[in-house]
Amino acid sequence: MAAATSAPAAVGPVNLRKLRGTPPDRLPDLAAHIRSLLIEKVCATGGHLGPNLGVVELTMALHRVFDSPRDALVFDTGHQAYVHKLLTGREREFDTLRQARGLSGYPSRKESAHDLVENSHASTALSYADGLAKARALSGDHDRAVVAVIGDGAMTGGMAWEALNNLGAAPERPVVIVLDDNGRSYAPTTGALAGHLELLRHKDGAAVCRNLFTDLGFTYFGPVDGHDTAALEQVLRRAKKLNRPVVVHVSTVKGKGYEPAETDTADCLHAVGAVHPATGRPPAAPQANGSGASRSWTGVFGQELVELAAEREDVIAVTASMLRPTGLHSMAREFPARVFDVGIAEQHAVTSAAGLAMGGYHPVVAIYATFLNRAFEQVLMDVALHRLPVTFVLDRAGITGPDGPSPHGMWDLSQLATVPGLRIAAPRDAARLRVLLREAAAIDDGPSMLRLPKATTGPDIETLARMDGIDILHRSTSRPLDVALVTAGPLAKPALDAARELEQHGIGCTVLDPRWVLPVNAALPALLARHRLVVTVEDGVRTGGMGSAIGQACQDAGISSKVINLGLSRAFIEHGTRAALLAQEGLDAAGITRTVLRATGEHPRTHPSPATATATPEPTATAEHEHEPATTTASESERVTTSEPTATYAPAPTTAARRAR
Ligand SMILES: Cc1ncc(C[n+]2csc(CCOP(=O)(O)OP(=O)(O)O)c2C)c(N)n1
Ligand SMILES: CC(=O)[C@@H](O)[C@H](O)COP(=O)(O)O
Ligand SMILES: [Mg+2]
Repeated sequence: MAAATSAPAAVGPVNLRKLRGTPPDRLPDLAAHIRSLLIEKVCATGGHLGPNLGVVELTMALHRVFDSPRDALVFDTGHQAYVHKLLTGREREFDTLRQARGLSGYPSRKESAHDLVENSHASTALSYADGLAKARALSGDHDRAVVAVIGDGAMTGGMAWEALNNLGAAPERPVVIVLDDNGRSYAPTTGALAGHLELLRHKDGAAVCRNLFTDLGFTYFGPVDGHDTAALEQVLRRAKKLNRPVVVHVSTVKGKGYEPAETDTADCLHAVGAVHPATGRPPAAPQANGSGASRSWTGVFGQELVELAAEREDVIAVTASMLRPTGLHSMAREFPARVFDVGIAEQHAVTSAAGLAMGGYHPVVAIYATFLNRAFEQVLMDVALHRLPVTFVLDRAGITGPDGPSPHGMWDLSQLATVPGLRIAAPRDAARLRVLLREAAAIDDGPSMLRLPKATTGPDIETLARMDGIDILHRSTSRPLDVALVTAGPLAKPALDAARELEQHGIGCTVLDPRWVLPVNAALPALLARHRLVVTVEDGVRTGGMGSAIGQACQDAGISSKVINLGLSRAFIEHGTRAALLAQEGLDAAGITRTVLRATGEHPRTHPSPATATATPEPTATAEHEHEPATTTASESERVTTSEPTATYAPAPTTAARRAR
């Protein structure tokens, strides 16, 4: 195995015609060609390298046996769909993968009729397949197959089991489940199911082993070598013919054919930034400066948690299959018995943490903000209603960047603002993260939460003064106090830059960081009352989040200052860099400045001063994303959410069009 597989003789662009016209004995050559394309392209753009290298032969076989889009191919999670993209005519655009206005890193309904389901959230494919099979049965559409491809990791998710429960009990509805079993999620897949799959993978013909899938009503084929083109094709043809629910268990190697991925014990290069193809490593390690300013938020959290765990034996960590990505690997190294990886099972993670808290421990559940969406009910009922001391650490909160609408962690504040007794903090820098983690872990009468962005921490931002737990970061001394900027977490930095720019326009500003953003600090309205205009700035949907709550609090306190809420549009925001998307949403220094100048009737300077010029947006905003902040006075806060842009997606297809897909 070479470090980077070298391409065989050029075979021209890959597409379905070429794939289907290739004689079986030449398929391995085509697979090698696709693999080298993946390595070349994904090393340049970044993306899900390991998962896609593992499914080259499998995706080829699927497209030879099934007739997509007539037959429905649903990829669970969607991070392994690059080969599918290449084969369905997107090779030419592949250099634009995950770039603004380029190809999405996941299936995308806008891109191709072959992409039926788009999402980065795991364990949904079998439910889609169940519904598609029901629809086909109801419409008498019996000759179009339904195929779901699901990884062994995604199979640990509760939804997958809810779907199996339905699919296995309906022998009259054919569905082919392709279980892509590489034994790994990021790290090796954990739990009893992983143990069962391991047994099935290694059983020889004579070994006796009960089979969970046949017990549940499925016909089971496998395990089949997922890199043997002929064997794969044969088994898929048999599964297709059977016309009943079938599980095809395929054994694959994550990172197949690329040494840096196959030998990467952490996660087989599951998801990489731009890397050097010869090594699979970033071209140059980022230079840490003396203050540690270039450390990731995740890294700072992971390190502080180790220190906290060393001081407090009751601190336990819980991850839903994302040990390293959430920074918990550091604690797992020091205290392996106090870290639990529960699989891709966010709902279970939350309620299991509730049980740990009932048992006298203080669980820290580290989860990506977007994946907590599916465990809202568990946070509300199982933790908050019981006033249990669980600390949630939401990584990737806010705009995440290159992976498109579903990974953005932008719904947490709006949803979780409604949970009684939940206290939510947003650290603005590494120093505050350390302190707030400790404050959160000290809360023993209910849940607490911290939200961290997908970014590196900048230099720490000094506190000018602290009033009732609220940090004052800036107060204009030479100007009247016209405007209060209330910021959540890392948006303190652009707010400070904006305040300095506004002073150049004769507008005095106070910049406030409440640190604990929800519920609203009772002392905040009185501080804000001294200003004519209040602008709230948060990296979450502006409807119903911190800003809305502050507007409401001011209204309740009878304060007449005008309140403008800056936040993310209630839209599915496409991929791009975090900086560019924040700028597009009006959440950089220039955007904040613009909002204040508009509201105060001043005119923006033609050339921004150095303070606001530092975070210049990359691409220009599209019309659909043009940011129009919600404005209200504290006494008319019902208008806060009325001026939102609409989602940027095309209208939903008609019923007939949907059936035709
Ligand atoms: C609900 C949810 N939680 C967590 C994740 C993060 N995540 C992305 S891929 C992945 C591992 C998936 O493993 P598997 O399905 O076996 O696919 P593989 O990468 O091994 O091909 C995880 C945990 C997710 N996508 N969705
Ligand atoms: C498919 C999925 O959900 C993850 O692989 C995710 O894309 C990783 O995101 P980060 O790169 O931000 O860790
Ligand atoms: Mg896997």
